[in-house]
Amino acid sequence: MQQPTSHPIGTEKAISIRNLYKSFGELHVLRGVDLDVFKGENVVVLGRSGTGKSVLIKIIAGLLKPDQGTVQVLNQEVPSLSEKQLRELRLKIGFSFQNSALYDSMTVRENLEFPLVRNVKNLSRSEINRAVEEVLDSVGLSQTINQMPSELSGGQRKRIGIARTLIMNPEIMLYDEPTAGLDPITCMEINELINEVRERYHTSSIIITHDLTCAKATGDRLAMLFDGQFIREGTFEEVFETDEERIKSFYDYNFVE
Ligand SMILES: Nc1ncnc2c1ncn2[C@@H]1O[C@H](COP(=O)(O)OP(=O)(O)OP(=O)(O)O)[C@@H](O)[C@H]1O
Repeated sequence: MQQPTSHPIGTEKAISIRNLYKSFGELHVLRGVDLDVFKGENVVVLGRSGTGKSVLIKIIAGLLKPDQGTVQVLNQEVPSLSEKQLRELRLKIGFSFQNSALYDSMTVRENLEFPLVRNVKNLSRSEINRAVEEVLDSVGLSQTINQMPSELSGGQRKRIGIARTLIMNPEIMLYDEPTAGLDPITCMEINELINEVRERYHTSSIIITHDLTCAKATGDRLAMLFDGQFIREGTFEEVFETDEERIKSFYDYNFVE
């Protein structure tokens, strides 16, 4: 199995979260979360369904406001940012969300151009073409440039979705269940792509997954969220070499190889 490549991980933090709380009415989802992601690092967030993994990345992206705590992303305190500052910060964050669908009525080329043309003014046609060709090459799908999303496989659509975020040269990537619904070989290819993206774009990433093969293949560090807090953190082996019942049962239910 592919392991995360030996990539230099910085000492500077891309994301730093302290004492984060978030409730929805009586539902106390995050209860004192601390998390750091260093520059160039892939951090996998694990946890059972409904433990608040998506809420955590929505708070990081400024899509949800926390009740308490500090959330620093690229040295900016996210909950204090204005809408304009948030929009600027989000340009540096690539989102690969489960529902980040492509526009069905646009070709692959048009889908990829869309964020670039909307967010970067005064680009020439040849600069746009070059950017599209470069990201398609990065995800290994140059041949699909004139295809419609409906003509692509699930794995290809996922790759184009990732390419669409890469076109903005993000510093941070947030992957929410990147391998959900894909067959094992396509999962392995997406895991490799996540590692290649890090190599090529020097991104710092959070990868939310239930898929322990994905966690093992992509994570420099894993963090296990349980009952609103991180209960264990470390490499794959460090996290799972334990007699802790909650972690053992998570492993037994989720590891398929
Ligand atoms: N905007 C919201 N309003 C009310 N409740 C919410 C909201 N967003 C999330 N929740 C609740 O917070 C809890 C955590 O949701 P979240 O989507 O973060 O879970 P998750 O760990 O990502 O789960 P899964 O692995 O199933 O995607 C759930 O009980 C969910 O119903």
